[in-house]
Amino acid sequence: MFILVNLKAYPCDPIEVATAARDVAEASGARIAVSPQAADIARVADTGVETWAQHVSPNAHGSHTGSTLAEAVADNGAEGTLINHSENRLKLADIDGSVRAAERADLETIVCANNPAQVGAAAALGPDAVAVEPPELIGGDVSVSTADPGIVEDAVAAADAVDPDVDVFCGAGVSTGDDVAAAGDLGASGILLASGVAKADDPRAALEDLVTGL
Ligand SMILES: O=C[C@H](O)COP(=O)(O)O
Repeated sequence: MFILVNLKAYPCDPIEVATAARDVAEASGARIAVSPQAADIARVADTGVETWAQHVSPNAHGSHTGSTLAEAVADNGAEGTLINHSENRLKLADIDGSVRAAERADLETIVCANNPAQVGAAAALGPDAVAVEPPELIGGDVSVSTADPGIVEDAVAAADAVDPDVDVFCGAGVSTGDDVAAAGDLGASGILLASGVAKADDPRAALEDLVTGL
């Protein structure tokens, strides 16, 4: 299981979380990555933690003011990127373009989706993984693996029907090792989470609890 911690735009210290994630990953052998604000990618990557972007634009170099260039995040230490997060939805053509841009920059990709139907469509674009996140559960206290286990199982089946090589992650409300274990039992290959770590009083303790479910 891969645990990807999305810091969104929360007012946490990205270096505190990154350092804790690096240490917990090293101690446990778990794969843990941190996805900070684009402006923080270089200094988060400098901690040694696996670092992901929260988004990349579909365009390449050129006259694209305000874009988040895949090549730029890769040059600053990102190893992968989220695409089409529920809080940053894209048009279908732009999801495809962002996946292609990430591939050009050798970034791993996770395309987010609301439901199993979208998971199937996202898998058809050939990312490394898709992540199913029911929007109504994002930021809540109840894990998707408890509140809606069927959506995870259906997402795994939907992706497998399109492309068995595409991994399926789940996210929304995940905050404990038990949540992680339940997601794994439902067939998920990874977890996408945010508030359980970024808003925790003790992010290191939260991460240490999460890896008990691996
Ligand atoms: O990117 C992370 C997901 O939106 C889940 O967020 P959450 O863990 O705060 O529910």
